[in-house]
Amino acid sequence: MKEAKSTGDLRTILHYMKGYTFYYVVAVLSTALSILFSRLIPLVVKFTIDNIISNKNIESKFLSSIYYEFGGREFFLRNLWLVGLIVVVFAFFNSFFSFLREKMAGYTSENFAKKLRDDLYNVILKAEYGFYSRFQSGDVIQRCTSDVETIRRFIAADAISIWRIIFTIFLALFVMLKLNVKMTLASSAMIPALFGSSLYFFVKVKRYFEKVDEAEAAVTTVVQENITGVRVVKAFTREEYEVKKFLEKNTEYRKLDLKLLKLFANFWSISDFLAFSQFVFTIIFGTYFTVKGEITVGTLIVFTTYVGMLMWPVRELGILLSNFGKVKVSLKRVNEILSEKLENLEDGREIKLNGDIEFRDVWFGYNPEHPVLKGVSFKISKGEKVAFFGGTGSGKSTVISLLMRLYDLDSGKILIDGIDIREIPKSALRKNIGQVPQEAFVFSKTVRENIAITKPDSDIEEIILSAKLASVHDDIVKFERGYDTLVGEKGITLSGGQRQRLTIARTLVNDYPILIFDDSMSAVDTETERKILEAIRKRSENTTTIIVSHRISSIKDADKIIVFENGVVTAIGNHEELVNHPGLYQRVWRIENVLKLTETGE
Ligand SMILES: Nc1ncnc2c1ncn2[C@@H]1O[C@H](COP(=O)(O)OP(=O)(O)OP(=O)(O)O)[C@@H](O)[C@H]1O
Repeated sequence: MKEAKSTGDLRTILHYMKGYTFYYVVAVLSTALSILFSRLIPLVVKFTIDNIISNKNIESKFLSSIYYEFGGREFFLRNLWLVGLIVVVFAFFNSFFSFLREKMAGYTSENFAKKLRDDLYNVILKAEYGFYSRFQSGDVIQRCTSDVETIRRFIAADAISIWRIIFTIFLALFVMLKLNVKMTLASSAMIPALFGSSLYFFVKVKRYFEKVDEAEAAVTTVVQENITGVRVVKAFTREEYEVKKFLEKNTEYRKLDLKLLKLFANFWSISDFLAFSQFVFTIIFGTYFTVKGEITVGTLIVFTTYVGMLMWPVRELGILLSNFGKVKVSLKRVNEILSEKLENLEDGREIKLNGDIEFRDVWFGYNPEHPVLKGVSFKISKGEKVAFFGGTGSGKSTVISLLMRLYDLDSGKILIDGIDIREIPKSALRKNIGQVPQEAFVFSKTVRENIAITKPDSDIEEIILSAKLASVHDDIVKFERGYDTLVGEKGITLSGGQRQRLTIARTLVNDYPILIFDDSMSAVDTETERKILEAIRKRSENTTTIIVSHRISSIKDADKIIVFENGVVTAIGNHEELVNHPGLYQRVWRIENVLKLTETGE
């Protein structure tokens, strides 16, 4: 079995960033440079106040040589605009590198998301059949959209922010420690408390976020259910009940949202207080040290500016660390899909089958401990018209799924033309079986395209012929645009019977040696059903046809009827034989007859 790329949590990010790491490194370096330029500005202000205006000695030899090269204090006092220009240049570089950071991080993250979505879609289409019953479609869609978006945002914004914060803190601490150790301690005294409170808060609030998400989903579900099931709501006059149900869910949602807002209000006020206290601390100590002559006015300005610059990143770090939990959950959900086994369609050999089918003592269970088929055996010869009859859940559709190798059987053998189907490549096998499934699904395409799906190169004559065989042609020509009418979600709504007949036409347009109608005429009246089956019988004498149905009237003309009860074949014979043989078929036949007599009043 082929396996989709299954990577551990964070390794998934690295895996999908391959080919774009260079751009991401540029984004991280740009972050560092933009921080550097923005943090240089307060140092220029300090230099102007301390060294140009107050004429203090320049400690750095390098700076001193440049300063005197230009003409020293006299020159700069006359040309103070130069200082302004330097600030503008630094501000420009800060903005430029910020721009580069956003562009590169955005480029990397968008390409990452595209690659990831492509792979997810590949798994969704090619996974083994069991995948589709294990995962709900809404959940899969959410994993491919919101979860991918959560990870993308983490790469584009949060991960970059973590770098930004680390650079900011290190650079600020480095400069501050170089200027004055005591002042640095006084200016960062509150930082651990601020960081701790932010982390505590965001870890705590995460639980509420989850609750609010669930409450929001509950509101959406009620709306979605009512839009989809509006006919049922109106038919049973359940409007008031549904409105009440919505009110309850909506009130719960508001309650939790308000609680969340209150928690945020608490957090911002406490952290504002801590941040402000840190600021006051810095001013008080700074003024004291300035008066004592331990630091200069310029240094005081640097400290007050840097403290302001440090406060927000420290608070943000708490948010980012708690967000990281969300990203890990999304990664896990995405990885669950990526690690699904892909169905191996085996080689692409073209094989034309005849249509002799044999089941030999077949056992199968979706869960092996609870077998659904318990020793099923039967034979169908090429060209035979066979019916599967049985109550709901007796295993008829499962037999068809096994025949198409959607699942592998647990024991026994299935043979087509005497060949074990495990030896026939899946793609070749399925190209020989035309199945009309229970659910008549139409795509958002034209009638013509919908029919031609099984044979894209079919011409309009073939399409019309199969539509006639499926007794849907007369309906189609009544549509305003005939075969070019758009159907499905974006087009006109077809009735249940029209949809079923359209899917029958779709299967008939291709010349399959084996045809299966899995309860696919339930919305078609008995007369039309008989017409369709007769037309198919006439068209292809050599086609093996299997009809699954609950209605005896639909299958009584079959060459052979196979009766299923609780996963076991309990009788095989034609209609005459079975009505004369005590058992399920005879009982149902009698009930149908009684009902018919009651209806006609005889
Ligand atoms: N994908 C699945 N996973 C687990 N159990 C399943 C799955 N599909 C069917 N079953 C179970 O297997 C049993 C046989 O189902 P199957 O669909 O084959 O019956 P059926 O005779 O075709 O019924 P119906 O006429 O109602 O379509 C049932 O008990 C059903 O609940």
